[in-house]
Amino acid sequence: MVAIVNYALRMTGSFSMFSFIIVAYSRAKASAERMEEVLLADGGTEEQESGSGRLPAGDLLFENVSFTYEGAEKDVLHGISFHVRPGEKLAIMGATGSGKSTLLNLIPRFFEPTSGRVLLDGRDILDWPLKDLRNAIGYVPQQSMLFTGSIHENLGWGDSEAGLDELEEAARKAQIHDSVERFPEKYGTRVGQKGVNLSGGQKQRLSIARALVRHPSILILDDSTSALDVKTENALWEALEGERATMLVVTQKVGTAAGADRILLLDEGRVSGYGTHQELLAQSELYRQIVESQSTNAGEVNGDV
Ligand SMILES: Nc1ncnc2c1ncn2[C@@H]1O[C@H](COP(=O)(O)OP(=O)(O)OP(=O)(O)O)[C@@H](O)[C@H]1O
Repeated sequence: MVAIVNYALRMTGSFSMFSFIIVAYSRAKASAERMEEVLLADGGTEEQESGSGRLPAGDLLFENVSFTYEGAEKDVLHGISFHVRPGEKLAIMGATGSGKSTLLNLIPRFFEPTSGRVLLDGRDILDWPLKDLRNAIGYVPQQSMLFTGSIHENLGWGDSEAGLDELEEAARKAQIHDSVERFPEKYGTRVGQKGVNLSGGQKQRLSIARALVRHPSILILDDSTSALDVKTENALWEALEGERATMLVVTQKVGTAAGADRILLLDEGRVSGYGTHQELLAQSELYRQIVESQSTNAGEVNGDV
């Protein structure tokens, strides 16, 4: 595994993509061969190296997308359609195993749809140079990965020369700046092995800040605010309002989903509801059940900060 990790870092040069791969790897329990294939595709093709540098606006359209994992008998996603315009926020909800992460994996082309199309700015993502596509995506996984080094290096993707002003701005938006300022060596504080221990919520916020540093056109948060308390999470959404990024946010929290422009509710790989909070309340029995179950538990504090 260590060899794979080092190889991943060399090939991708991108810690966001690296953590994405590691998460995809551990969840998929993929073979080492498959892993290598993914990494080579990420770093080695001619197409990759010669990206046009064009930054998409972030208009994302899923057109009747179905997906089956290689060797699996059944589709994991069935005829998924939705549209997120530049700067909009889509919340994705659904029970465990309903296909949320699989859907997200299609966007940076870790997998390709079995049928249907994903369009970015009106162009099939299969026709985008992979480098441009992946550079445009900021991804924060469920389990954030920090590497051994300073907070500064972690935020700057291993580049200790990255401007502190820029990193601080991202850290403020991600609601982690104040915590960092309280560490003994502030942004120079080491994390990871032999570094300070960070809470789950602090790791999530650092990981969000790291994604923001890249100014992505598409920001994907895969249940990566689960450990934040309501107040911190609200402050985060408020701070992200000025971002031009299109956001896809997997969440279990109705409060978070209600603040999105639209909600996509998945049930066993199918769209069971799609619309605003109010529209889903009116249309979807499943959504009403989720809302009901969470209002019963209202007042419970979610995780640490
Ligand atoms: N690499 C894989 N190969 C085969 N099946 C997979 C693979 N990855 C996921 N699956 C299956 O696909 C289905 C959807 O999984 P997925 O991780 O997308 O769901 P999810 O909604 O994100 O779940 P969770 O909320 O637990 O993260 C599940 O049945 C899962 O077992």
